[in-house]
Parts: sequence; structure tokens; C-alpha cells
Amino acid sequence: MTDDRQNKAFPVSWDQFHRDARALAWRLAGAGPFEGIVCITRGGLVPAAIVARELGVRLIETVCIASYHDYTKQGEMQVLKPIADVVTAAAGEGGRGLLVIDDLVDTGKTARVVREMLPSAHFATVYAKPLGRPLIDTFITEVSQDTWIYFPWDMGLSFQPPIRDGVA
Ligand SMILES: O=P(O)(O)OC[C@H]1O[C@H](OP(=O)(O)OP(=O)(O)O)[C@H](O)[C@@H]1O
Ligand code: HPA
Ligand SMILES: [Mg+2]
Repeated sequence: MTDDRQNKAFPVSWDQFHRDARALAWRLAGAGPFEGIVCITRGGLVPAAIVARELGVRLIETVCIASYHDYTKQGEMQVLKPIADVVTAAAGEGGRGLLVIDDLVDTGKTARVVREMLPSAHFATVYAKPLGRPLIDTFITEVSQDTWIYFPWDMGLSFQPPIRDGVA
């Protein structure tokens, strides 16, 4: 389901996502070491697990934010759970030494809210769109602003009609 501004689709398989998240870990290996990871739920949970495993990070925290309701429609930003003091205490001033992970940055609104909490942390996403890209320190793949990324946890296998029957 896409609106007029999201007219291209970029479906990502589990395999592809694992490869891209591992590529992110490779890139981040040179930017650490990190005291801990803060993942932006829910989308950040999956890449955070993969990056934590690759970089050997065991202090993992969530910041719980919801903004997209109804798939592509962004609503009011809600911080459902802030970052625990025990995690910020383990880091330097402004969250220096923490790694913040999300699956993607789109408009940058979510990342901006977390940046206010942790101005000196390192921000990483697997995918980035141009509007949000300046808020992120490290990412793997850029897609255009009018592309909607379909993640594997939002999709399932379904029958595809043969090409000769025409496509929708
Ligand atoms: O850059 P932005 O325009 O703010 O969009 C990016 C955010 O939107 C999605 O999360 P969503 O709020 O849909 O929640 P979810 O991770 O629980 O699916 C995505 O996981 C990012 O966190
Ligand atoms: N895909 C999935 N979730 C999203 C996107 C997207 O392109 N943009 C914001 N949340
Ligand atoms: Mg999210």
C-alpha cells in the first residue's frame, strides 16, 4: 500500500537484509568500539541483533518510538519508552560511545528525536532516503525518496500470476 509520494517498491528478502546488516557491521567495525547499542524499535531490533553479534556488543537498549500508522502515513511521534539511565551512564557525555541503530531513515523525524536524546552517539541505519541521510553517520544503501522499502518481516510468500496473464 503506497501513496502518491511512494510510487516505487523496494522489496528486501531476509537473505538480502542479513547481507546488508552484516555489511553495516563491517563498516561500523572501524567506527567503534561501542559501549552499547540503542535500537529504535521496532524496526531497529533486527539489524541491532545482527550488528551486536558481529561486533560482540552485549549491552543492548531500546528506545521505543512509533510514528507510521497505516503503513505509509506518518502520524504524531510518540516516545513510548526512553533510554534507561544505566545505559547513558555507561557512555560518555551526550551518549558518546553508544551506537544507535534503526532499519532505515526516511524523513529523518525519528532519528531527530533520538539525536536530541543522544547528540554525540553514532547513528547507523541499513537503508537511507535523501531527506534523512544527513542525520545518519553510517548506512549501507540509499534509495530514492519516492521508494517504499518492504521489509521481510512485513511480507509473506504469495502466488504470482504468470507474466502472460498480465500484471496489475
Ligand atoms: O525517518 P522517518 O520518516 O522518521 O521514518 C523512519 C522510521 O519509520 C519506521 O518506524 P515506524 O515508526 O514505522 O515504527 P516501527 O519501527 O515500529 O515499524 C522505521 O523503522 C524508522 O524507525
Ligand atoms: N518502509 C518501511 N517502513 C518505513 C518506510 C519505508 O520505506 N519509511 C518509513 N517507515
Ligand atoms: Mg521504526
